[in-house]
Amino acid sequence: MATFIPARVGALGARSIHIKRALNRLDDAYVVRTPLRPDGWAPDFFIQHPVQGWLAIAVSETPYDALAGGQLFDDEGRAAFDALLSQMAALQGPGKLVVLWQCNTEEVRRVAARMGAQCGIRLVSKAEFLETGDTLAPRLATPITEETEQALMERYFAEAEIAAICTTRRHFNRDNSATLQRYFLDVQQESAAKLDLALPQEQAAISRDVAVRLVNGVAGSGKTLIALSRALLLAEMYPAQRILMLIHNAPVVADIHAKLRRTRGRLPDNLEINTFSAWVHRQWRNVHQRYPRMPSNTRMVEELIHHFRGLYPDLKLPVQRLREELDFINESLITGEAQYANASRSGRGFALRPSERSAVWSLFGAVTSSLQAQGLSLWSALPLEICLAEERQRLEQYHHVLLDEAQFCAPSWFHTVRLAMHPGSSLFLCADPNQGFTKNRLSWKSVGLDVAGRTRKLRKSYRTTQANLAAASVVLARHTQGDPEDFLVPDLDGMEPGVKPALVYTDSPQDAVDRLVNELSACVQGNRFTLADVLVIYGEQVQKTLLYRRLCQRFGTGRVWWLNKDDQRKAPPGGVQRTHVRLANLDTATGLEAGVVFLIGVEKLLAVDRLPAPDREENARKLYMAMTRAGARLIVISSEPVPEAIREAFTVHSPSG
Ligand SMILES: Nc1ncnc2c1ncn2[C@@H]1O[C@H](COP(=O)(O)OP(=O)(O)OP(=O)(O)O)[C@@H](O)[C@H]1O
Repeated sequence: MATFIPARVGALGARSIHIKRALNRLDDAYVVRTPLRPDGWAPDFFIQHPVQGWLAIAVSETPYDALAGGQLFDDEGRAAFDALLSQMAALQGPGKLVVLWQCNTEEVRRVAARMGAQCGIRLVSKAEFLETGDTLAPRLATPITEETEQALMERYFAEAEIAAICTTRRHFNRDNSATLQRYFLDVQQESAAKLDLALPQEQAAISRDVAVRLVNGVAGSGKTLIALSRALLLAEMYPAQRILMLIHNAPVVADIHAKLRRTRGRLPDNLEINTFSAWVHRQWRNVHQRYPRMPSNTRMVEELIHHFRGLYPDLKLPVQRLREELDFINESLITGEAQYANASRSGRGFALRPSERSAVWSLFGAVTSSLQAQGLSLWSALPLEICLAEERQRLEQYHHVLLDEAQFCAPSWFHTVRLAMHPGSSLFLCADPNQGFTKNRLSWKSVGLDVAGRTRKLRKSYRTTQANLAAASVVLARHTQGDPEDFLVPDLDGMEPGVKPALVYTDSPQDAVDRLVNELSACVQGNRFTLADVLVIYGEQVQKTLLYRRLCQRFGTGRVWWLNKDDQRKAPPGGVQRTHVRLANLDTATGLEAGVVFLIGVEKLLAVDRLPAPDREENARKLYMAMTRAGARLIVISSEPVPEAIREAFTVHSPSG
């Protein structure tokens, strides 16, 4: 069956159903695409095939009377028809078909006979089109060059274009000819981005429910790009509506803002792209009409836990695990002991006996009360405190919300977002189950989202090479035991083969920093990569300030964008027009990408085999996420031996290089 982008064929009202029925019989390789925001005149829709080519189709409402003869030459209908024909005639490239919706087949034959074979436009009646559209289209479609196809896409489907600076794919383009490679969403991606763009008005009015769509895709399959393209499209199509795109990760939001400013100048006024935490902080202020106050760092919370845990000698868990469990209670919207006793903790990685749960609940109460006495809340409590507030009507409301990286969202986040949505609005989720599946292996259903039959899967990665993705997948497959249902097998077919990622050994963590700076220098000395193509991801086993200093010494302070540095969180030093090498903490690297990625200080992750079971899976997913940030090249630097199971996925380089 052909793919329809969007699902409804154009602005053709009820006729769309008939047309769709006729064209449904086309095989899978056909795409029926309707321009959504034509800048000026456009055919009603196009039919596109990789071999047969393109066919432009316009539907004319002019009745036969207006076309029948010279006596009605000045008739308005006739003038409209003539204008339509000359617009079609001016179209460069595709085959052309005009359907005379108001004429029968004999009438069309007469009009066509009078016109002669004018401008290569074929005329058919409604009846003929509905009966034979699926055989007519392949015959009339005309093969066109890549340039012509790109020109058609640019003119009629500009929203599907991807700016070259926004794609790591440009590194795979070895064609040095004068033609500039341009990039567009592929058919699956574009179709996902344009799902249910226009809720029928009547449905929106009666539905109090939110229409949910989920895109599940492997790393680099274009989920962020799809969400962004959809958000921009919605913002332009519905200027009076508010659109919100939320992303888990601050550096990704900063990166998107920087790229959009470079490619578009500014965001539409009705579109907000934000991190969940910044957004929830603002919504909390709206609801409570004051600023929330949180502990200044996790150490303060852990000290409190340490202080109170003495009351519960049976509780043997490390403090960090206990802190995560308190967050889990908040994020699961748990408000009573019985609820906690019965809550599913599957996927938490460690079990708790009933007596331990009871102790954790008491600990939760003690820590929360102590914080409250100081006017403080845990960060994880902000969404819960919004959900429980009576003044929820003060929440800013949205018509469309897009949640990227939804695999990292907690139930309380989904709930808060739902509270901020108008009735009948739309929620668009993007997730990669391989990178972690919601905070504790939740099903979408358990957070009130019915995605059955409303999910698209994307298995093709555009970001990276077969070699990188295969290596990352080996790491993941060996160390995770998650439900195979959750594992999305990537489709490596047609991907750039690439070279195996490099594993560089050094004698010490200090040497690792020096080696990284040297390798990075060498990498940007050829013409293939610039500093802007490089991302350095660091884990716990490296001195981050030393790393930053060395990078600044070698490349200049204004050329290093440390995405986690307080004064650089929103924008790079010197502004977005400059090129910078980016430096990001592993925990905030989700969603980031670059042509060349260096991983340093991740020895703990690489030793994933040696970790206890609860940590193994989490670390394997982190390593998978980090490895799949790379486009063309991935270089991992380690000052400790790496287990063989992981080493095999790399080309190993000795300390001397
Ligand atoms: N059709 C395409 N043509 C060219 N480049 C593409 C295409 N689709 C995606 N890309 C590029 O591939 C890279 C990955 O896209 P994106 O970040 O949207 O993927 P993702 O699924 O969100 O990845 P992740 O979940 O791993 O963060 C980006 O550089 C993007 O511009």
